[in-house]
Amino acid sequence: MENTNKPKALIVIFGATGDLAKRKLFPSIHRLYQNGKIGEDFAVVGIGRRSWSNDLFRTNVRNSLGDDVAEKEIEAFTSHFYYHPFDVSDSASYKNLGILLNDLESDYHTEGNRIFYLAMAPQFFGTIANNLKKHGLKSDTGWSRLVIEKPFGHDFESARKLNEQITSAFEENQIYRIDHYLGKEMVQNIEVIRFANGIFEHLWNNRFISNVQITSSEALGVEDRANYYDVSGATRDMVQNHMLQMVTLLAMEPPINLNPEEIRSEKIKILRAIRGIDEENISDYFVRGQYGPGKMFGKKLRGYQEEAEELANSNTETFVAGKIMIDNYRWAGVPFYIRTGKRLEEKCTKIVVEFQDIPLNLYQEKQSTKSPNLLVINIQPNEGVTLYLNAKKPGMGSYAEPIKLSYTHEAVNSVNTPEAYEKLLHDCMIGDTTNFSHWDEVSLSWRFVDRILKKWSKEKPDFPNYPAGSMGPEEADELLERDGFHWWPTNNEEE
Ligand SMILES: NC(=O)C1=CN([C@@H]2O[C@H](COP(=O)(O)OP(=O)(O)OC[C@H]3O[C@@H](n4cnc5c(N)ncnc54)[C@H](OP(=O)(O)O)[C@@H]3O)[C@@H](O)[C@H]2O)C=CC1
Ligand SMILES: O=C1O[C@H](COP(=O)(O)O)[C@@H](O)[C@H](O)[C@H]1O
Repeated sequence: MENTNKPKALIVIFGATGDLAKRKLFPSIHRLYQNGKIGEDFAVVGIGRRSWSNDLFRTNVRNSLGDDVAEKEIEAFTSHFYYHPFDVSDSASYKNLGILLNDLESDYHTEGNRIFYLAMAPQFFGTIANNLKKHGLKSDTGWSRLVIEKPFGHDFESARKLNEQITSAFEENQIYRIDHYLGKEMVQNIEVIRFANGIFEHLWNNRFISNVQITSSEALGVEDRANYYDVSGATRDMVQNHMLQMVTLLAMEPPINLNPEEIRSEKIKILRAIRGIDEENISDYFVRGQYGPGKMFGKKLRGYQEEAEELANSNTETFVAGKIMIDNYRWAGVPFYIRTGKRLEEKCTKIVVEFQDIPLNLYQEKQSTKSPNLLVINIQPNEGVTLYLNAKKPGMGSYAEPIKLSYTHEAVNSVNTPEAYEKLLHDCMIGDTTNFSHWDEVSLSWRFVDRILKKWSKEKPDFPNYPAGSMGPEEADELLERDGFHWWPTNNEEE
């Protein structure tokens, strides 16, 4: 990692007229600027086919920032933005881009540092990477980094080919594969909660933990991403990347230090230890669903198949729940349950670590329901940690009741949690690869989900099987009930 003091760089965004640039990238760069994480020594070059001028590009950047930014500051900020239209599959056009970058480099004193951010459909990744190398756009004087958006491939084989193309132009340590969950404050906090607290780390194993539950539910439906989502589905969209990344952070051994290589190496060991599921046993471990019509907050909602013309008769899963077993010394026998889906009851990402009950619970009979100790890590929308304990019910008699010890970031005035993309962009600028996915992680994750997807592709599902606004199909509940567990509620109000 290099000097972290106000990094200097040219940021070239391929796909700068698109949704991701507008919703995430421009606001993140702005927050870095506003918070003094970057100074004046940067410029952004936007690329798309639309014939926009610099002025129109700057107006779009400005519109992406919301209303509460001072006019003078906006002007100073947007003056760092330049638009350069061309079709990225036209190899000859890269020469002019190179000339522009050289000019801006000397105007903005960026010391030859270049970030190429590929915010475009994956079929362009290989072409762009190769052209950047072929036309000498990788820097001779500073560093060059390639940031790649998800999805990284459609299955293991396509991901392998894509990786081959990219690595023929960039070294692995120059490639930053984004998984924006790794930029979330509370996902990064998993390591700290585990490794900075004796009371958890000593109990963090199969002798004391009965199961772990990771839920990432979304209230939104497919929105205007039908074309992408219908070929992806929830397994590729969320499980292969975000959900498995959270599993590895929860399950990995303590690294010998906090260097990216050491952390990554521990995460990879977990991915290697995840039990591969035989085709005939898939339904014992994974279930899928697709939402039908339903209701949320009293409002009627359409089913997935009615949300867009091209979705009629779709067999794509909008919900997945699964049981992941990690066959190593620490976790043998402990299920890690995951579930994620669209059009669920509410937007919520939460991890629940359920501890085993004590050998003889003197208060069990006096409590109406079983109340194991739970450690809840609230990733979003609330950010914080809640520990559920049992304590004496105030008053006469000797009854236990569950109580909770809660910490929320929102309650602490000074906390201004940076957006995931803001953190990841800054990490990329300072050369910190910790929160990006290495090819070994991507490939092992694909190998795991490929088996499930292969089996599902051979069977016609009985879709839709859950109403919009519910928490998914019954099969997801049965998955846990078979093991004597149940999903802990995700109710945001509760925490
Ligand atoms: N949007 C999101 O919330 C998220 C997106 N992603 C990923 O980010 C990437 C971009 O997504 P998103 O912004 O939504 O996509 P959009 O469809 O909104 O944008 C696509 C961009 O690519 C440009 N483009 C397309 N073809 C060409 C071409 N031949 N030459 C030059 N530019 C081209 C378009 O510019 P023009 O039309 O001007 O040519 C546009 O700027 C995808 O990989 C997506 O999976 C990942 C997570 C979330
Ligand atoms: O990567 C993706 O993530 C979002 C959910 O992200 P979050 O930060 O809002 O939890 C999901 O909506 C999208 O389908 C997927 O591509």
